[in-house]
Amino acid sequence: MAECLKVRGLVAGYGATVVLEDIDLDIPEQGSLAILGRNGVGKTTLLATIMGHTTLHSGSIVFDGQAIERLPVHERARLGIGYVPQTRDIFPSLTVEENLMVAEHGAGDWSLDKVYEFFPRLLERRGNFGNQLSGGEQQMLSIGRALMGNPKLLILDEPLEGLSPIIVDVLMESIRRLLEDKLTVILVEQSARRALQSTQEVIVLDRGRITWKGQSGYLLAHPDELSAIMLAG
Ligand SMILES: Nc1ncnc2c1ncn2[C@@H]1O[C@H](COP(=O)(O)OP(=O)(O)OP(=O)(O)O)[C@@H](O)[C@H]1O
Repeated sequence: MAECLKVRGLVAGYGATVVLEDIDLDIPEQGSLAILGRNGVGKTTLLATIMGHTTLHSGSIVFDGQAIERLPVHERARLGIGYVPQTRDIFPSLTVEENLMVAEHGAGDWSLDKVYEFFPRLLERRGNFGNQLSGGEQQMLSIGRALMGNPKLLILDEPLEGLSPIIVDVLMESIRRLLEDKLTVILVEQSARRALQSTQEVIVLDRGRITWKGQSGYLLAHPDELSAIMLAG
């Protein structure tokens, strides 16, 4: 299987502050990676660095065969990286449909109709403004906007945070369907169990470094080892 993302020797942070050190990653096309770790260990910073939102001190990021570490954010998006940040990237004063349409780019299967088919709730709410949506609907819209860019790689930063249990189940099912699709996915999720159940591979971060990497299924089957890894550091 061809490689979707290859990261080598990544050192990154905010200005002169280094948060991530010596990060190596390999994600094959159509692969899926969970990033686990306690609060503040650098999970969001790693996602933001792949997207180009932080300060890169050294290292390389190859996406779909192309070095992207010096490219601006919009170029990375144009090449096929979809980013759903923790803050939910939607325009509050645009309608659901306008939010989706302004995010349309790239060639591929995803269109307004396909997003509505994928999230029927968004079709029902198509005329509502971003700020009139529930938290779950905002998250669907944020993911829908990323899908309108026809990404090859979809990066999801805690997509279930702060949502009610019923919406969590609906969204988790949607994320599973995306994982079964042609997409490559990186998922940061607070519930280790949920993250491991829906991905193939996992890395654990602690204080900006990778402290464990391997198969998600292995950690799921060895909960004692998972607890020990998560508590170490
Ligand atoms: N914009 C910023 N400027 C400076 N430092 C930051 C910034 N954002 C995060 N940090 C710092 O970087 C470190 C890693 O934070 P990050 O948000 O990546 O962790 P995280 O693992 O995603 O945490 P959480 O699970 O709480 O979201 C923390 O020490 C944090 O204070």
